Amino acid sequence: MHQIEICFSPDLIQHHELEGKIVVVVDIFRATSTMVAALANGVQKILPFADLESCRLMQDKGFRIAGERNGHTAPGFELGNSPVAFLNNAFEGIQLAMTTTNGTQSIEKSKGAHEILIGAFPNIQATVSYIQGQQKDVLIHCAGWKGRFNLEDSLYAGALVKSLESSHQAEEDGALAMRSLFEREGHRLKEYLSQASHAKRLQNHGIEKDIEFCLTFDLYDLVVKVDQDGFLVLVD
Ligand SMILES: O=C(O)[C@H](CS(=O)(=O)O)OP(=O)(O)O
Repeated sequence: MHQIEICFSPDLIQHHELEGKIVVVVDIFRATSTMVAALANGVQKILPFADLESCRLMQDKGFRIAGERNGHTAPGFELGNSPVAFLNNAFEGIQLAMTTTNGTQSIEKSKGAHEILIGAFPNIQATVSYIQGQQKDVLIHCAGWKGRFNLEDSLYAGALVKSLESSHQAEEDGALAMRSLFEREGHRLKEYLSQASHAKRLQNHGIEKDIEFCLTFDLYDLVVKVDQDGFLVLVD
């Protein structure tokens, strides 16, 4: 049986082995939910950046640019970090360069893995099915919030551990704890996560529709991965 473990923050990633594993990067509020929404709605590919400046420069290369810091669209950027902005194929066919407070940093820190997937509740079952076809150990890399643990990424990790229990064994305490938490609270995810600090921060920004989207299961039957050139694309 393969192994599954959780890294609760990009600041802890050095304690985990990446080589040979599928790493699932998750930033429920909101980066990875936005990436899945964008690609599901016709965005061709997304190039993630850890810093604002490198991302901004991509505008001259024909990319549309999305930049977010502390929940707000960064100055000079066309788009922020809202999944609902991409619905109804609003940006179909574009190439997007994107940088966010936590999510794109976690993608950067996942380099060295066998494969990097982008996890979100709206495509969780498709991601589970894809992983079960791969015969690899799995590391779930939670983006957290500015280096800290957060509930929403960790609960997604618990959901993945639970869904993969027939193929992947969880031995570490973190994975066992999050599986138990998901078993207890997964049926009332929206209610439970309304107390999460990040949800409260986003509510103050008036983006309840984003939260609703980010906590909806299985809207899309597709998988998002990082390709060999560093682009986020749909798995064929
Ligand atoms: O845009 C978001 O929801 C967050 C902003 S913050 O971390 O709450 O300041 O960024 P993300 O990279 O999606 O966690």
